[in-house]
Amino acid sequence: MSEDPSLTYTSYLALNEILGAQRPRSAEHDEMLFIVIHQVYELWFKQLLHELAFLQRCLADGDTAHAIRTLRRILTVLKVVVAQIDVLETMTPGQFTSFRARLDAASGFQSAQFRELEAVLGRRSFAHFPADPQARARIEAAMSRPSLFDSFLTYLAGEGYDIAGDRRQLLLRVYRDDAGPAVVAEHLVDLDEGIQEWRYRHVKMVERTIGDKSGTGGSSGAGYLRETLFRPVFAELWAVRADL
Ligand code: HEM
Ligand SMILES: N[C@@H](CC(=O)c1ccccc1NC=O)C(=O)O
Repeated sequence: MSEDPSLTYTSYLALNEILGAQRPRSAEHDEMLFIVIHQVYELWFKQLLHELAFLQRCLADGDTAHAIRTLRRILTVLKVVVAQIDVLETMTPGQFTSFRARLDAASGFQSAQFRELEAVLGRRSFAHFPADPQARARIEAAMSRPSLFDSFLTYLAGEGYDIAGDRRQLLLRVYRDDAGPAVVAEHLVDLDEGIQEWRYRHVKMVERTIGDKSGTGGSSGAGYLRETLFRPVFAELWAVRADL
């Protein structure tokens, strides 16, 4: 294989596309930050989906070491995306208000990748779905595949556990054995906590930036978002904590 002399930093990273994709709709200074932050989010969502698909393959293959390594990477990315909220919180309510009307009805509700992430993690609801047919098809496909918790159970079966009986007893046994599967389970709890952390930080950002205004996506705003805080992804893993 010979080198491609035309390959450069710029062409390899498709920077002309990426750096040409910030198109503010107003002349307000802060709109650039708003766009860039969301684009960075969507790139990390893409990476998370890529890693989650790999994680599900690792679990299907019974590859504990790779599953744990992949989970660690996912958790590290999640920490970065939660920390990013700090940057957006440097924007004052007045600065956001200066261009908010130009967002029209666009809203985080329409993030197809966020809904796909939720679908991989087990969401099976069609509420607040993006309208784009291609996006819907991707999310529906994710909802028709096994969830991450389904993959975890299949993995446990491969590790010799009986997954047909009482779920609670099964998880307690996994934790008692204190082996690879228990480490995987603990990382799934970390993942759940990380997502709840993102939701909490997002709500606080919304409360401080728009108060109790309703959302551009048509919801009540912070009130709607607060209700999403109490929905753990892996409820069964939380339900056994008291007995561990
Ligand atoms: C000033 C910053 C932000 C404000 C004021 C804000 C506000 C809101 C509001 C009010 C909603 C509820 C839906 C609606 O009616 O519009 C929402 C949903 C959402 N936002 Fe944001 N948001 C901000 C930044 C972000 C960022 C940086 C992301 C990262 C991708 C994001 C992702 C989402 C997602 C995924 C939802 C849907 C959540 C769900 O249904 O569980 N938002 N946002
Ligand atoms: N829903 C927000 C607007 C908003 O934050 C937004 C608008 C367009 C694209 C992404 C957004 N971010 C998250 O909801 C609002 O009601 O102000």
